[in-house]
Order: sequence, then C-alpha cells, then structure tokens
Amino acid sequence: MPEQWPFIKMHGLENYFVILDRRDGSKPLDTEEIVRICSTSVGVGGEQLLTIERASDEGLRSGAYAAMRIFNIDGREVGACGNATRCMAYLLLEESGRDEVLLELAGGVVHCRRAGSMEVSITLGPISMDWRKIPLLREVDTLHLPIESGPLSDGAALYIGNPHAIFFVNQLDSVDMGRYAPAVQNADLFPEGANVGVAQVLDGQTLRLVVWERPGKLTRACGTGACVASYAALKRGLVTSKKIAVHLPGGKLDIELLQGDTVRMTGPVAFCCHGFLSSCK
Ligand SMILES: N[C@H](CCC[C@H](N)C(=O)O)C(=O)O
Repeated sequence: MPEQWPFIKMHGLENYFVILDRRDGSKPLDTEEIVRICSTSVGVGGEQLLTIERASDEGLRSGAYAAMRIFNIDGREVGACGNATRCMAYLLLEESGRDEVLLELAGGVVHCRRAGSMEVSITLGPISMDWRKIPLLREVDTLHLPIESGPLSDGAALYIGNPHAIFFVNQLDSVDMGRYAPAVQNADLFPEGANVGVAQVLDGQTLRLVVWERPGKLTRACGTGACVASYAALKRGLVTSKKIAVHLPGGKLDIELLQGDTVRMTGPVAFCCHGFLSSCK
C-alpha cells in the first residue's frame, strides 16, 4: 500500500491550490512528485502546490504562526502568491481560532486577518521596481520597459516576492494572451521569467486584469498581479484612488495601496475538496 498524504484543495477566485501539511517534518517533495500532484490527469490538479511548514527561528521571533512554501506546476519554488496566501491564511485562522495570524513566506512575514466569513485580507510588499530586485538582466526604466510583443508595449516591471510585467491596453478582450504573453515571459530581460499581466483601466478606481503566469499558463486570477497592476496604474497616473477594485476572469479583488509601498489585498477563499494522495514512490 503506498504512503497516504492528506490534502486539501482550495481556490481563491478560481486560482486553485493543492495544500499539504508538512509540519511533521516530512522530507521535501521532489519535482516529479510536485508535477504529478498538480496534474489534472494523474494528480489532484493545482495551479500551485502549497506546503504548510513550521516557521523558521527567524519567523518565530517575528511572531509567525507557520510558514508556507509555494511550488509552480513545473516543481519550481516561487516567492509569492496572493490568492494562495489568502487560502493558507484561512486554514491557519480556523486552526488557531484567531482573527489575525502572521504567515512566513520566502520573502518575509505576511500579516493576514479575517475580513468576512470566507474573506481574508493580507498585507504584501514592499513592491519594488528596482531592476536588480525583479530581477532584470540589465538596468532599464522599469516603468517603461523596452519590450514589445504584438499589442503589448510600454509595460512596467515590478517585484512583490515574484517578478511581474504589466501592460495597459484599451481593449483587453482583443488581446490574445497565449500568442503574445510568452514572448514577454521568456524575454532575455527577465532571467527568472515573469508573470505577465495585461490590464485595462475602467475608471479612476477600477481595473480589469488578465494574467499569463509562470511557467506558461493563463490563470483565472492572480493576486500578486492585481497588487502590482494597481501600483503601476497609480505610478502611471492611470488611476486616482489608492483603493482599487481589480476585476479578473475569476472575480474581484479589493486592493489598497498603503504606506511604504505595501499593499493590502482583500478577497474570497473557497474549499474544493479534501482527501488522500497516494505517494508515487
Ligand atoms: N496566482 C498567484 C501568483 C502565482 C505566481 C507564480 N506563477 C510565479 O511564478 O511567480 C497569485 O495569486 O499571486
């Protein structure tokens, strides 16, 4: 009988995750296992695999309740995921019975709090537009990127624990993401790739956004993408408010740009299913 691992599957605006609790100190998953678990044909199906880990000594000193690691469908570990952070926070808020928890991510400790029965607010950042931090291959004006792909031009590059390129267009529905976003994602300028967002400004406090995320797929929602799109829109003078509603194919996120280039995101979380995974070893 293969080893059985309990899992939970959750989604935030249809951005869906497989969650494993590894706080018992189980050995790290290898790439083959992560790819299989995230596969919709032979696994549970997830756009990211999330593991709950014990907080590090440094995290504990900062008051972190637990840590989270995030893996893309190709097994690569990534530094941030907004929708995943809300889902994980919900589980930890329920487990602890608290209204607020601190969650340790690769890039630092994130403050998370209940914002409704199935709504969570998290504070991410600081957002950086420093080319070394994103990272970019060389120094360029990160508010006006020298990259073009079809209708995508004059984009911005930002970092919020993971790298993003954001483009603003007048007609979002006419942009074929699968055709034009990969060239940006894989451009030499982004040595670690980038999540590629295309946004349309609806009014001074409302955006529409679609994201082609690493390692090469369209997602129904991207929380970190919504944060950096709002930040870039304000920097460009395309919105007037620091409270921005971002409409994604999977639903709406409320973004609030705060002091010190940090950002608060509020949005829903939902359960899909839970059960046991069989180890493939
Ligand atoms: N959907 C996630 C972001 C996933 C980013 C990941 N694909 C990467 O490579 O950085 C979010 O809600 O922020």
